[in-house]
Order: sequence, then C-alpha cells, then structure tokens
Amino acid sequence: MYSLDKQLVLEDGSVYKGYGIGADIEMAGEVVFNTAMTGYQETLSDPSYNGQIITFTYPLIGNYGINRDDYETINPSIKGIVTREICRKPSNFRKEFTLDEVLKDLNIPGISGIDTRSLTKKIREHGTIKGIITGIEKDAQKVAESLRKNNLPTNQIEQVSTKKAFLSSGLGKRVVLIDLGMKSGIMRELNLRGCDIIVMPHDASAKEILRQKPDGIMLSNGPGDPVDVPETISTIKDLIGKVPIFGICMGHQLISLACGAKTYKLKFGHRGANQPVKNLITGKVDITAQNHGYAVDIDSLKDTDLELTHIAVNDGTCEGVRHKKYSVFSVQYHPEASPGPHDPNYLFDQFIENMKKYKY
Ligand SMILES: NC(=O)CC[C@H](N)C(=O)O
Repeated sequence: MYSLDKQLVLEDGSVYKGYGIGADIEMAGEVVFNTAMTGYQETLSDPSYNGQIITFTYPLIGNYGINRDDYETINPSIKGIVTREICRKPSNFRKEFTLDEVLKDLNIPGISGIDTRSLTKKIREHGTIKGIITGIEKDAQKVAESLRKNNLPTNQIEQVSTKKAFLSSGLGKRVVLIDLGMKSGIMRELNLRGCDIIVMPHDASAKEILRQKPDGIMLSNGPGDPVDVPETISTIKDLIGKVPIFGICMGHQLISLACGAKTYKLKFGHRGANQPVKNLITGKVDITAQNHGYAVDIDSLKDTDLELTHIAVNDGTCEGVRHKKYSVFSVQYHPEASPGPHDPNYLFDQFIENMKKYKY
C-alpha cells in the first residue's frame, strides 16, 4: 500500500530507505536514539530534543495515538522521528489524534520501516551523528557531503526559552524557574507542591531574578551544549549562596560549570526511561528517565566546591552533585519523569525542604 519514498542519510554516507510519515519536508539534525518502550508523545515534545532527529528503538510507535494532556511543550521543535513501524490506526481511550496527523500539523517529518537496531548500533559505534530525512530521489552522497559541511546551530536554548517572564500562582514557596527549554513536567511537580512559580527567560540577570524575592531557584532542562550559554553560567555564579537552588539536566550542567567544573560530550548519550542511577549518599539505586548528550567531568569536580552525589550505574558517569557550603544540588536525570519512572520524584520534596530550612 505504501511505497518507499523517503531516506535517512547520515553524514558518513549511510542510507536507510523507508516510508514517509508526518510532514513532507526535508530536515537535518543530530540523530540520537531513545530506548523507552512508551512515552513517545512526551519524548518528541521534550524541548531538550530541539534540533535532533529521534530514533525510537521500541519497534512499534504510535499505537496509543496522541492526546491533549501528555505534551511536554505545545511547540515541539525536533527535526524528525525514525521508527521501525508506525501504527496508523491507534486505539486507546485517551487517543485524540494519530501520530502521523500531529507530525503533519507540527511540520515535523518522519520515516518508518527503518532497521532501527542497525541504526542504533551505528550510533553506538560512531557516536551521535548528523542526518537528514529527505526524498528518496535525492543523490544520497551529495546530501551526505552537504551535511558534513553544515554545522548545527548553537543558539538552541534561545530558540526554546520563554521570551517573557510569566506567573503560575500558588500559595506555597515562591520559586523562580529559569526556563532553559523546560518540560512542563517540572512546572507540574512544583504546582503539585503548591509553589508560586515565576518562569523567567534563560537570559534573565541575577538582579532581575533576585528582585522577585524567590525562596528558591530552579534551573530546568534544555537543549544543546551547556557551554553555549556563558551568560546564564555567570548569572548562576551570582545566585549561588543567595537562595536554595535545584538544577535538572541542563540546569545541573550549568551549575557545575558555574562552580568551575567541566563538561564533555558523551559518545551517544543517555536517552531512555530505565537508566539506573546510584545515590552515593544513601547507596540506593533509582531507575530514572534520561535525555542527555553531555555530562559533567567527575575529575574536574575536585577543584570545585561541589561533591559527587550520584553516578550512572551503566557507565559510571556523573549523575548528580551538591554544593559543600550552600543549598545547591542538581541531577543529570529527570525526577519529573514524563515519560519514565517516578523513583526520584522525592527530589522536589527535598528542594521544598531546603527552601523551608534555609535563611540567608
Ligand atoms: N535534558 C537536558 O537538559 C539535556 C542537557 C543537554 N542538552 C545534554 O544533552 O546533555
């Protein structure tokens, strides 16, 4: 019924032929893979995937459709999806649209019928790689050549952060949430705990932030390389020691950089919903949701006021730090889950406790 009409071309010249889904347009991005078995709606709408083409390793995607409630942002900005098989007739009581309809609406292309196992092996061996979803009639080697020449954008946080501050009122602790491309799950967790939230843009100054008299500051997740936002790093330097701070993912990387640690790019990143993380303080292992391509260099922590609190069980990389003097802690994984297990959800309670406890 469907004919091969699209190809995924990688910068090394490999070609994967498949069937187009979603928008009939050409888009290039960094090709990454996510190993979660469910949660494709939350994943494709997570702003940390801005500019990336997501390969879903789970072989059937779209089988429960898309609903109005599970978006992490209503403006997803991924560059495409790659699947083994797409379900065109989903069946679920929450289903409102098909994945194909929504991708068309959002102007995001996709390709199905791909051997995602072989593609994932390639990414694991080669490391994250640039790719493009394009028409099958294009000369793949010329496409690969132009991919190699083009650099990916470095202003990704600017693309997804709010332009203006806004409020989500509550009767509890006042939190300034710095939006680096935040998932709505972070706001949901703060709302659930009654917080009075002021969401501020990534380039808000320390003075503007402190003028809100926050009880605490949260730094969200976000796309791209953390070293691309030096202005946010220097703002964080000015905020440390003034009020309790909690950072998630990009927030964690920026706190670490602000304290003098270093970050580096992982070969193929951690993206999935069952990544084990060991809490070095309690000895407990949490199963966590993750989506990151960069990590904090554990060796570089020795020259800082930060201590290592969590490590990834799979590869021993840094998954969390805390400040030795001030109420500042951060994790590389996603305690707000969506999608994923809720094991580390208690970290939001810890942040609330920190805000209650600390008087500066
Ligand atoms: N989810 C995130 O915040 C990811 C942070 C950063 N963009 C990385 O890939 O490591």
